[in-house]
Amino acid sequence: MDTHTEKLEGTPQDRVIIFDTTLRDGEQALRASLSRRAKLELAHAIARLNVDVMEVGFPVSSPEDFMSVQEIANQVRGPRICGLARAVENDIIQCANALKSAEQSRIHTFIATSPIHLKHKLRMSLEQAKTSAIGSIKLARQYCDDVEFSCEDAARTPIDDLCFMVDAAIEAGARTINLPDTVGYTTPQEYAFMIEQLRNRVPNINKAILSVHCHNDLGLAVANSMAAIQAGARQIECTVNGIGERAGNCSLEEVAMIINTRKDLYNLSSGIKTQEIVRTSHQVAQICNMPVQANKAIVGDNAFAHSSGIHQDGVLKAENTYEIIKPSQVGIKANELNLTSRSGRHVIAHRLTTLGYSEQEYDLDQFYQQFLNLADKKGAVYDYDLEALMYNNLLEQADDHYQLSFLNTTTTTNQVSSATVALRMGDQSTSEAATGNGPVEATYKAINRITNTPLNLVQYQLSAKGEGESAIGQVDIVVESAGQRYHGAGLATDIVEASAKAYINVLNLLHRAEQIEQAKQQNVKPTQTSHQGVSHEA
Ligand SMILES: CC(=O)SCCNC(=O)CCNC(=O)[C@H](O)C(C)(C)COP(=O)(O)OP(=O)(O)OC[C@H]1O[C@@H](n2cnc3c(N)ncnc32)[C@H](O)[C@@H]1OP(=O)(O)O
Ligand SMILES: CC(C)C(=O)C(=O)O
Ligand SMILES: [Mg+2]
Repeated sequence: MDTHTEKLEGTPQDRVIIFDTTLRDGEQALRASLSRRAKLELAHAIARLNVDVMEVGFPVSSPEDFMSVQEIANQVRGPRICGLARAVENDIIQCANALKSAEQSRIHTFIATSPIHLKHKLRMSLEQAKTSAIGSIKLARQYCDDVEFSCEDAARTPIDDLCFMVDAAIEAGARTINLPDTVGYTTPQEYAFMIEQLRNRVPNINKAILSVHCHNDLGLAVANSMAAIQAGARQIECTVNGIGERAGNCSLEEVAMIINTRKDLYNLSSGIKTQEIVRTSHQVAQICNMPVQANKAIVGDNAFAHSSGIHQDGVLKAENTYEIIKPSQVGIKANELNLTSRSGRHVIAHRLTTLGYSEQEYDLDQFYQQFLNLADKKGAVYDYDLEALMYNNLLEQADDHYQLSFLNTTTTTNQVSSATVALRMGDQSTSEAATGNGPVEATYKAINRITNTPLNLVQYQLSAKGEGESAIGQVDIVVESAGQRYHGAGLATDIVEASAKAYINVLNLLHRAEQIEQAKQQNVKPTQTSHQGVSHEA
């Protein structure tokens, strides 16, 4: 007996064996099978998770899969390396050959036992299936000490037939008996009952470890696996991200974190290095071209994100109000607090603090209203948006003389653009319309008509603050007036509005400069007229 089998046989009752089948059941469900190199890369990643057993292929299925299993057996250390084989002589010999150089290996052989599979697929009786199973297990044992046998479609097999097969398989030398819910048909209660029945009715049942292998057709793969474990099974077959035939297999990360998080309930442990979970999940998703849904438990992008104000406030006060797992436990640095119009003041203040703004520097209620306006427009608000809002507040002061109250532009291909602008100037509001070569020129002309202060535009620069379509537009302009150059900036989700704001920013600078000048003339006789000291001078 080799050491690993001893380890499994001596497994304390509270230890669950994690059997990963990402590279066999998971891989067989991909649109495109994996190359040898890809399989090897993933095998190393899955080994880092510290799974107990790793089923890495079906060696008889193709020369490439044979070589993949061979290479993994040769190079990957840690977990026991397993290959799958039908209850067919050549399958088992090929499997044994591929596994030859593994430090620890397992041959997994199977045959279906349910009436549907026996009648329609195998076209044999249960007795014939038993004979095949016994022959295959015995043959496999000639090559390998550790043999697993699966009653395919066990969950749809009458319990008497299952007891009959399991007893024979253990007698033939199978060390692990797997009872797959091949089509994801069973329910937790029913599956637990099946395990209990086998434990109570099969005389030699204690000579084998009972294993479960659940598919997710009804979304119950994880629940069924855990119910079976509570009923006495001690191996869970699962895949990273739950990939696998049809709706997939039981998800490794979910069972690992259930075992880890609910020790109080199950009193079990696994050897999984949970900190490797997210990294491995990303590798599997990428290499298998199988993206993970955002709300997938444990590894989805949203699994550690909090989006609503009440939750964000709670998490900021004490993480365990809304978090049952610490992000660091699965290899994520920190949780995420998404900013949307469902966020509240607490999270905004917290984010601004992390961005370096002290609470004395802004009025939270006022800033929150600006945030909500932006969030309603953009959907998602990012740190750079908050910084832009802060900058905008620097550009737009409540006592600004000129304030944009309305802007409408129309643009049609090969035609002049038009703009209608309304400005509030102190207590008055005036609107004007103009046309131009583009919406910005039309807007600037309309503003000029209102203010009667045409400015000489020297530079115009548009840049995006943020990423993608939802970035905020920032317009920076330099204008010349009375021999001086002024820099104005404007930010808005609409770039024409940002252009208007930049222009109005300069008008307000000029207005302020004039006011300072007038005040100086009334109080102190200035020695010379200058716009020096206006902070936005370019
Ligand atoms: C539930 C599961 O996930 S089982 C694993 C499924 N994975 C795979 O099938 C991937 C690898 N498979 C393959 O590469 C191929 O199907 C092979 C190499 C196994 C077989 O290919 P082929 O010989 O061309 O047969 P094909 O796949 O068309 O049909 C399967 C045959 O295996 C038989 N068979 C199915 N399961 C078993 C079994 N456990 N033991 C013995 N025979 C079996 C079927 O009855 C059928 O036999 P038939 O040709 O006498 O009707
Ligand atoms: C080969 C067996 C274990 C299987 O994948 C299944 O029954 O789902
Ligand atoms: Mg399966």
